[in-house]
Amino acid sequence: MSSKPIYKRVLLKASGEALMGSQGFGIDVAVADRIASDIARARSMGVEVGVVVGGGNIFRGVAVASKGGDRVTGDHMGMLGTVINALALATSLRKLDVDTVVLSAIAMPEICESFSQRGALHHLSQGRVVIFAGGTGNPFFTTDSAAALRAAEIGAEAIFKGTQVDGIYSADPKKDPLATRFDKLTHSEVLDKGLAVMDVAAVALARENAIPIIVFSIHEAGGFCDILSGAGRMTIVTDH
Ligand SMILES: Nc1ncnc2c1ncn2[C@@H]1O[C@H](COP(=O)(O)OP(=O)(O)OP(=O)(O)O)[C@@H](O)[C@H]1O
Ligand SMILES: O=c1ccn([C@@H]2O[C@H](COP(=O)(O)O)[C@@H](O)[C@H]2O)c(=O)[nH]1
Repeated sequence: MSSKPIYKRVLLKASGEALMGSQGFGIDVAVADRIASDIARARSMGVEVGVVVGGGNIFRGVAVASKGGDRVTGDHMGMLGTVINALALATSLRKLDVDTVVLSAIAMPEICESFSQRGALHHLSQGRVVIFAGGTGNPFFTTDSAAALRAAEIGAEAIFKGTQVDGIYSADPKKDPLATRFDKLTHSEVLDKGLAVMDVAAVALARENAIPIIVFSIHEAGGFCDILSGAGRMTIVTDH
């Protein structure tokens, strides 16, 4: 049993890339199940959880643009990829009997509900996990920006960016073995130092709305709940 949470409502940004596990593409169900079990534990601690899933395991619009294709079409493909991931994570959560709803920024009523702030707040208040699919619904954005946007819309106390690394470093730790990890930063420091763990628009939106960002490893089982209780390995970004 985890100790008492210090948050009541949070937005988890779950890395799409992490979902592919060691496969190199697509969804490793075991990884989706493990992330779902951490979310289920957070719910059993009484924390309300909104989730934005990335799409890096399926498609990124820049991949089309870099080969001379149309960026907007590429971004549409990327957003559709996030819907696939959202459905996979919802399936894993429902296997654990966690009441879960998928709300998409792009209308596809045969598959899932469309996003509205009112609907999201209603489902959260009913104790459901709400998975926000389709990013922001607009090209030229990312799911990090969608996470900051949805966090502001649902009044989340923090954005938990669960990613491939365990915090924010002085440089990309996957490329620079000498990079050092920060425990704490301000939004302005992340932007001024050009720390590329999250895109600029997302950090700026979080700063504007004074929403802390917590960067942690999504691969660490139980890591999400440890941080919800005020422990665990992470970098926290605040406005002071
Ligand atoms: N200064 C930095 N500190 C930490 N990570 C950094 C830094 N600069 C770049 N990165 C890289 O940023 C990555 C996270 O970026 P990104 O959001 O694209 O990945 P993701 O969380 O897997 O997202 P997606 O959901 O799009 O698949 C990390 O895995 C890390 O390699
Ligand atoms: O608001 C959004 C969110 C995402 N996209 C496109 O989807 C892919 C996948 O998202 P990641 O954040 O990279 O995981 C992204 O690269 C964009 O192509 C979008 O257009 N708008």
